[in-house]
Amino acid sequence: MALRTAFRGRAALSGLLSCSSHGRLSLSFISQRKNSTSPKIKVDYDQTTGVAVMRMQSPPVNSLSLDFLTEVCISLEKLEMDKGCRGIIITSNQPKVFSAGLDILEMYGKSPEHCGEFWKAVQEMWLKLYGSNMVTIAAINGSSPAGGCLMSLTCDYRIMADNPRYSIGLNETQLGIVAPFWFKDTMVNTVGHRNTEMALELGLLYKPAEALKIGLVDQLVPEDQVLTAATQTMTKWLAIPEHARQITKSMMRKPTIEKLRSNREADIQNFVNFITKESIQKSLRMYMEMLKQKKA
Ligand SMILES: CCC/C=C/C(=O)SCCNC(=O)CCNC(=O)[C@H](O)C(C)(C)COP(=O)([O-])OP(=O)([O-])OC[C@H]1O[C@@H](n2cnc3c(N)ncnc32)[C@H](O)[C@@H]1OP(=O)([O-])[O-]
Repeated sequence: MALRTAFRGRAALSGLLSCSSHGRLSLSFISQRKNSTSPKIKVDYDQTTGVAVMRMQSPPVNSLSLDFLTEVCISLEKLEMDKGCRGIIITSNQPKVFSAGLDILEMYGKSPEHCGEFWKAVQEMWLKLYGSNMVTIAAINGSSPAGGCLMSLTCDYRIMADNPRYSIGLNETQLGIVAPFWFKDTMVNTVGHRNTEMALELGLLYKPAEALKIGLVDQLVPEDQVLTAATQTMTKWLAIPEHARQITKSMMRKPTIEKLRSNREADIQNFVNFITKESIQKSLRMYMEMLKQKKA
């Protein structure tokens, strides 16, 4: 049902934007976003090892659209229901990009209702991933800004391709928007308060070596070895007594998860009020134009 709604929303995209009061966004930008119905997530599950590799394959940059998020959640639910599945490796099938973060077109020129539905799906993905009992490893084989970084931060371990052309971080302030408290909390839990304060205020994107230095990623490997290294790490994590590891993970993450769970509606309302402001819409438009110019 949610998936159908997402596809309907996508089909209506160009109409919505052309009617928008914010709408100086060029039609060429919109026309290049195809309404693809091909799967955005490919899951390869090996029953003998109990490990699933979840490959993001939503061209061009694996941006987290409503339909993408819905597919992620459905895939996770299916894997969670399979008692034999013990670990998930998340990686990208797109060249050079792990994920470009939240799909900006889901937040630009959209109705408050749509923004609310979108934000609920972002929350849902985070709750499922951060709260998963399984061992989760991010095999980061490309750039991973904002929501892409968040997705990797939900994992137990992050391995990144040692390629200085790639970067990772929560760069929301660079777009004129603010990372919500649970993005911030996830980052604090990983790199500590001071690193998070600097990273978030300045919207820093880190090269792999810098990311390793502050603990934003756990390991760097040559680009062609990211998945192999993730598989090797998974074997080590799965050798730990499962029950003890799961309880420990839950103990570490529960307070952060509960904070969002008990404030979900207020958080959605905050997001909708914020993102639909004229000034924020203007920032998003300018950022998208900047992305376009960078490409030209
Ligand atoms: C409170 C809210 C919290 C928010 C959290 C977020 O995650 S906010 C998100 C913050 N995210 C960011 O700040 C990341 C912004 N993106 C980037 O920095 C780069 O795209 C890249 C480094 C990921 C890949 O570089 P690259 O040279 O390989 O690729 P390229 O740059 O040539 O892009 C190819 C096409 O994809 C398009 N597009 C790209 N991203 C998005 C997006 N998020 N959405 C939609 N579309 C996006 C881009 O316009 C272009 O479209 P065209 O012209 O083909 O129609």
